[in-house]
Amino acid sequence: MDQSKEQRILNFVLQNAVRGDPQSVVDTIDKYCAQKEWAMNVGDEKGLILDKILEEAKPSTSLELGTYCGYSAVRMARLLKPSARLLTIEFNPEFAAIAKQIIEFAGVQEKVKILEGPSEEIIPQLKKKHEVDTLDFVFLDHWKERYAPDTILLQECGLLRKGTVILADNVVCPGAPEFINYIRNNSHFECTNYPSHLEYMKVKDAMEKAVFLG
Ligand SMILES: O=c1[nH]cnc2c(O)c(F)c(-c3ccc(F)cc3)c(-c3ccc(F)cc3)c12
Ligand SMILES: [Mg+2]
Repeated sequence: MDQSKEQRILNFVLQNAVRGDPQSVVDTIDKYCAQKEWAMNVGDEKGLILDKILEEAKPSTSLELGTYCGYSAVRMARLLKPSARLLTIEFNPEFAAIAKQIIEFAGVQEKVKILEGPSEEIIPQLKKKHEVDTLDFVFLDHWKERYAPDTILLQECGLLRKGTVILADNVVCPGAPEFINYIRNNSHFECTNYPSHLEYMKVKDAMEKAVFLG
């Protein structure tokens, strides 16, 4: 059976990155996706925005929606303090299996836990099943139609606290209009837009930061 693009990305990492070196894994995926096959990793340009906002937040407990191959999970984990944890939710089992191997190859598996399944089912389990109190940082990078409902669900589940930072990818391309309308018209969020470009392309994109005010 033909290999999937995600399996080709994994193989390229296994053959070209340095085991235990998260930066080399990030750089190797960017090299493959810039030169060989486009893939929906947040990429290096938007990745630098993610890095800066994550470093400012210094989160102990982070949640990512949309693991894909694990690029942003590795990118974030490389900046987290040793005791910090990242939970990442992936709906697609094939993607989750690839991400697990990339996260382990990068050596950040102690900080990262992949939760397989639909975000709307897993988010309500975070407190009791995954011992989460509240979230310090949330990275939205899954289905754009889920950004707004999952942000509301996080609030309903008592997972946001005063100062929780939510960062959303792709708010221009492909766009998340319902999410943008929701958070920009909601007095409980303080929003900032970060213009950028679609990963590995010259197409305009942006990220949106929404700080929960409690
Ligand atoms: O779905 C996504 N999740 C997370 N990040 C994404 C991302 O960073 C992207 F750049 C795209 C994208 C944007 C433009 C394009 F032309 C193709 C794909 C998608 C996406 C959008 C619609 C789909 F039908 C499939 C994939 C995603
Ligand atoms: Mg994205």
